[in-house]
Amino acid sequence: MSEVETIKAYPFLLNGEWQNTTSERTIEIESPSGAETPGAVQAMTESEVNAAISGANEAQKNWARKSFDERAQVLHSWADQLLLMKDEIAEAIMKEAGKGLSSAEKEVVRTADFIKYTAEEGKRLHGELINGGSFNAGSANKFALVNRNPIGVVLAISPFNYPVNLSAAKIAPALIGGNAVVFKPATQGAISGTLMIEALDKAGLPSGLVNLVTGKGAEIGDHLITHPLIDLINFTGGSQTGKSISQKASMVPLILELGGKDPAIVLEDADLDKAAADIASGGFSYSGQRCTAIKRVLVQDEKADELVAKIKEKMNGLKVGAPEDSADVTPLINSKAADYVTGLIDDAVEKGAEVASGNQREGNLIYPTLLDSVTKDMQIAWEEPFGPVIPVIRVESVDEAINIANESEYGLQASIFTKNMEQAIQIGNELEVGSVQINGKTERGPDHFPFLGVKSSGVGGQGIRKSIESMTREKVTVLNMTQG
Ligand SMILES: O=C[C@H](O)COP(=O)(O)O
Repeated sequence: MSEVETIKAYPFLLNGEWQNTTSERTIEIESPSGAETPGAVQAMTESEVNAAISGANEAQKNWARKSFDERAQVLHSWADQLLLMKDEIAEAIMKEAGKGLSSAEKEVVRTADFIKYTAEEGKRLHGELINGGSFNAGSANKFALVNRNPIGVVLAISPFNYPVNLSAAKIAPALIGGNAVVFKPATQGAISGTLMIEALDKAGLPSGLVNLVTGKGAEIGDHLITHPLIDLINFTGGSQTGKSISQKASMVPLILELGGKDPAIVLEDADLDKAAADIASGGFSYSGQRCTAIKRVLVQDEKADELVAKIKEKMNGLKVGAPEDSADVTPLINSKAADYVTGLIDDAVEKGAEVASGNQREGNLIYPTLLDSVTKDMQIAWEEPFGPVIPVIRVESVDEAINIANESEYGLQASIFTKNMEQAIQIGNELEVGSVQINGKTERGPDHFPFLGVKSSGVGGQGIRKSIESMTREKVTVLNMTQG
């Protein structure tokens, strides 16, 4: 038997059947650590993709007629199945995304919680009745019944960094809202994605309601996003890909969760221990491969030396190494990503940044790196590394911090560290971001909070309730009473 034949190739779920592609082509998943491949997935053909979309379109009609309670039962059962498969799924996340094992396990548990909350939140969804007579020229005999209806087939495209959680964060709200889903996981994330769909299948998923599409985005991506039976696209990934989707997809509602350059703004009265701890964990956990990672520090000059010293101290507590050892900082997803981060560090150092800590590399593993005295002419001041490097930019005033924060093309989240709540709220109001964290690191959760980005960070809103609302649409039925 040749080496290729021993690699496990995972099938895809198409209209209730687990299948291999007729193309006979598979894609071997890379290991970020350079270990042996965790397996392969099918490179589906365009006609298989078409069958996935039209099957979902068919299945949706029946699902839309189900009560919220019936849909919720499937979701609850899915969450239970995921927990039963926790070890297997966490191992897949660890191997293909390079995530520390304990974080991978937490991702599965967080996902089960997410799905259960979504099931219950769906049951609480309700419409409203509007009396026409409340408008000056309206009639008291006219009423609008406003209900929320499914949109149809949702195309869910998820990223490598949370291959289970960010997939379920699209699929579960879409399903409770009465939609069908065509799910395209990131290639490095497709095994975890396949296993979570196996759990959903075991939970009693109606045939075709969620179809799994695997393959290279470069080969089938455009076909998926321009298919006429796709009614909504929900994508998480890089801003460039998000922009390209928004240009190609015509007249289809979009939810895009994209990149970020979240600043931690540290004022002179801040609790520096707390700020340093949050910056170290917010910037370096999972090697900074999170859209919400802290990606720059804007600190008032007077406190910069002290803050940098404290961040360095906190960095000593980070575990650097193998995903199997549940390290915080593990090898980046691939060598291209690691080269990009190295390039940003080199550019900053060449232009005069000081390496306060780190700047060491072994394969795709980049040690947590803190760059001090970063200036606006350096790429790292503006670009999103998606890796374990934090630039510290020293500022003279609060206004300068706000200006630099807003000069970014991104607008996901921002942290403000200060004891002055009133000033924090004022600064928060000035920041062009979706969420402001006062005295806390930037992060998406808890998952029922609204989550959105502005500018290049995204379009539309998510967070459990918001996601259900974003993937349903209002339907207005007007009652014209003949008897007043
Ligand atoms: O990568 C983007 C994720 O939505 C970030 O989620 P997180 O803040 O829970 O790590």
